[in-house]
Amino acid sequence: MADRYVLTASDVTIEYPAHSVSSAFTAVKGFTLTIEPGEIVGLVGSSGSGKSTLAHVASGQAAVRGSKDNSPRIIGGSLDVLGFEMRGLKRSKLNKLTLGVGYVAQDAGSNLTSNMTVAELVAEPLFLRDKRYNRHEAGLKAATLVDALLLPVGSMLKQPHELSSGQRQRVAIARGLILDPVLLIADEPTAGVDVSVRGAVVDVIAGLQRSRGASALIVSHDLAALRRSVDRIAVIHEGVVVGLGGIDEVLSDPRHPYVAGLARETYSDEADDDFDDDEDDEGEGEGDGDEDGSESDAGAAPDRDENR
Ligand SMILES: Nc1ncnc2c1ncn2[C@@H]1O[C@H](COP(=O)(O)OP(=O)(O)OP(=O)(O)O)[C@@H](O)[C@H]1O
Repeated sequence: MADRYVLTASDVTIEYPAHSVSSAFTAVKGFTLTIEPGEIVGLVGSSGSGKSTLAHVASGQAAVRGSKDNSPRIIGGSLDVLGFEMRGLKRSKLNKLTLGVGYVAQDAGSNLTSNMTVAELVAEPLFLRDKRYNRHEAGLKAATLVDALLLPVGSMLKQPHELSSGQRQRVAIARGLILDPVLLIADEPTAGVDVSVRGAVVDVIAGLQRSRGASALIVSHDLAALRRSVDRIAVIHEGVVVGLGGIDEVLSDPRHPYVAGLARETYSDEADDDFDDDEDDEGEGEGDGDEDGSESDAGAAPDRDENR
């Protein structure tokens, strides 16, 4: 049954272990979620609600069996990712797991190796897996992703310090996608990305994954950025799921005060946007990420692509 899903979380509880002066802390409590092949799910919640903890654990970045570090560990329930039980995962299984699971950490854009070019950074995971990977093919794959993520073509030969923080974040996303993961777990992929392209960046992630029948779990506190791309959202509050389903389904029938607040905020923002869009809507709706022209605020300098 578990194989039907790329991820099955059943009543998962995750704890940070006690260390020196601080006692153990339960960051996620009884989390339940399934993700089907080809499905794009948004994980939404306020700061400190447990989103990154879950992403970290589900992507295999957290504690493996026997480790003594302070990383979070599953202490209740079960979490199956691509057929691997993450609770007490053996170190020997990690390599296989991470072949199928791509992970873009929250601050991935600011942790890129500084003396590598964008082309090298994006292609690097291919060579880390296979030193003999065809260089030409790797270059093409990297260029295709860089283009898809709306980065200027000229950025391929640039180093991270020559890019904006939002552009660096998109390089990190391209790195996360280059191995064609069966499941991409992206933690705040649009952090630092210009507001004018946030939705488009999520679209690209969702579109690329869907087109291969692959899935994504996209962590974000920015519901607007997820709005048009995800199939479902899970809303998490203080470590507990308080809403699960299609965005409108969840927001129109809030079962928890946090979701009710989210709904008010979202619908009032959208009402404002609708008003603005009425003035510049004509070029939109192509669905290929080219809607930037209509989104540029007068006087603003969107983080793309006059210089593509
Ligand atoms: N290393 C740690 N040790 C103990 N508690 C931690 C640790 N890291 C995070 N926490 C706590 O776990 C809870 C969940 O944190 P987490 O980073 O998962 O939240 P989040 O929803 O991703 O927040 P944000 O949107 O700000 O990234 C928070 O209360 C946080 O203080």
